[in-house]
Amino acid sequence: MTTAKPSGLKHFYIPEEQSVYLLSHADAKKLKDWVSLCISQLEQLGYSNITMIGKGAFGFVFGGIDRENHELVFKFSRITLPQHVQDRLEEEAFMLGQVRHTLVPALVEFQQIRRQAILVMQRAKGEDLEQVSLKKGPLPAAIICKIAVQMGEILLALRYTGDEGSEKIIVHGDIKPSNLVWDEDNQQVALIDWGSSVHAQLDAQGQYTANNVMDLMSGELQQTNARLGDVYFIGDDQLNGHLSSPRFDEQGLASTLYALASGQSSRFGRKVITPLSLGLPKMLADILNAMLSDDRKERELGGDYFFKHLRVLKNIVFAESKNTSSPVSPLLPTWVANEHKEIESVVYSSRKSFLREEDESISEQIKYLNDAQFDRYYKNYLQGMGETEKGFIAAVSRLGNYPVVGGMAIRWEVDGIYVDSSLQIYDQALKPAFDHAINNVVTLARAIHRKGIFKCCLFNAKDTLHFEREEAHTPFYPNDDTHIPYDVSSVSLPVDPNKNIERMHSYFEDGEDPDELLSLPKEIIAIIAQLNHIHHTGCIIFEALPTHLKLHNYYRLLDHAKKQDFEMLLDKLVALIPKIQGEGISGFMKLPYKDTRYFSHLAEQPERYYPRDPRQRKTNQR
Ligand SMILES: Nc1ncnc2c1ncn2[C@@H]1O[C@H](COP(=O)(O)OP(=O)(O)OP(=O)(O)O)[C@@H](O)[C@H]1O
Repeated sequence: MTTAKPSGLKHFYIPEEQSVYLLSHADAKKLKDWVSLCISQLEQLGYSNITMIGKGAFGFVFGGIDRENHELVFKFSRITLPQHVQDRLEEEAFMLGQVRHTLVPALVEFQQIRRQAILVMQRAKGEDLEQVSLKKGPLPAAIICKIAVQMGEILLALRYTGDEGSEKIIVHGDIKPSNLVWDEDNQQVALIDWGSSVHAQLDAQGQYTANNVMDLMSGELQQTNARLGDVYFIGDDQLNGHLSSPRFDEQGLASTLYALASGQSSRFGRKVITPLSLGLPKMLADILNAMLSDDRKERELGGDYFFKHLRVLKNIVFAESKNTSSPVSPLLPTWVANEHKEIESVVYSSRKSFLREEDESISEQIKYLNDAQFDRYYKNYLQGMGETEKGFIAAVSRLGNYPVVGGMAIRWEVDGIYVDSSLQIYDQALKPAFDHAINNVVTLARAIHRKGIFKCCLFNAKDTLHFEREEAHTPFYPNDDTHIPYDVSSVSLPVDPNKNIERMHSYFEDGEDPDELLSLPKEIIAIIAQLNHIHHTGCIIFEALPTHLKLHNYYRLLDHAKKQDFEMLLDKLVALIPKIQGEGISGFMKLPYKDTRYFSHLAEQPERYYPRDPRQRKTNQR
């Protein structure tokens, strides 16, 4: 895990999560060795069929079976983390041990083998809802309603203090789509990941919980015992370090349902793509709208109303229970590649600083987050941004979860936004969900009023070239057989420079990126200027770290007659690598022909509800 502090933040283009293909050779090997060690430890303990099923900021999660064929999950914390962070796995086991609910996979045991701790629990059937959402886009209203009701029942159970009031209220603290596992066959949700769970200090009415009277007397209730949850989903109370209460989970649930219904990976877009615009039944839409309100009273009333009306929500009639989301008309074109290729996309985006507001008071909140969260927040430059701007950045990050290469440039003007794009997806089945994800980017961009350009490129991390050096002040040397790869378009598209030049994008059209820090040697810039004259599309990003240089790239040659020149220039770029000095990032992107799409500004999506009588909808559709 890296730890970036604001002062140490040097790189502008930073991928959301480090793909193993972007790690240095040594780090990738360490990771692989560690994963094999975990697997062999589990086999020695008598488990079999072990596979890695997930990884979080703090560790890895494996699935396997025991001797009686029970499906289990094993959670390991990274041994490289400080002891107090590793200890949290034991605390997670302790909290999970206190939860008994059919929709919560139970604790099996907590084991400690030398320094390595392992949490063993039951395995929930299905796939986590972030993955489901990425595959399907916004989930149908019927599914959202089911998840809402089942989660409501779990949260009610967590608040129950027993007949004698002797049990403690439990706060999960990190409710988000990736912590909900969805069993499609049985239409059932399971709540996992109790790593942020605590005993509530306050009850839902804001009264000190009975078990905390002693703490109250000792003055310990001045400070929150809350753990961080995911900043993309937690509500204001948890983010601001209030005393822990079941209200935290209401907020997390509202954000989660909102994100799943809108096909987003955060709660930040709520002011633009409002809960009232998602085609949900009016009652659920109103509840979510209230629960996501900025006004605390309204939020709490919304939460109370939700729990009181679980039965009503359960009985809403939907035309089809397993229906898929409505088809979407894409706002930007995306091509489906003919060949199937396993690619691991990474989004790098630039010029984000103009999306930040002057007011930095929000940085106070950030101190409360731990390093991993902090890292992600800062890397995305979210601190100091308005809510919709954050939603926009989160929507762009979501694109990197699809097998896509290409790029997008959005220009904000007074009258609206102008978008150029070139996007190619390698899996036809994912196209509808990707179209939704792109539409969300455009919709959020339309609601932002700024002047500036934002660019992002998506490339295949498997094509990134890596160069290493012993010390920061010595040059990077490429091997003789290093070449920058490129594709060739299916048909040659030569350009008539007299006719088409104004329709071509240039690497240099938007001037220097004010946020980039690596200044490239003039010889490299000269080669990029020569490449600029050859008709092609793509991006090249130099990411220089103290002992590691990454050359991210994506190239597609359009003018086949220039193949030789193109290859020669790419080879020259590689040959000039030893001239690179300093650290930081510098990147260039060139889109193919200009086919700019214009969208007027639009502050908020119109209201749209699921019809009261679903048969009506069917008739309308005919
Ligand atoms: N009991 C379980 N049953 C099925 N899948 C599970 C279970 N526990 C974890 N997983 C899978 O492993 C992934 C990571 O698990 P978990 O969220 O507990 O780890 P984490 O390190 O706390 O992650 P994060 O930092 O994202 O919160 C989950 O998203 C889910 O896909």
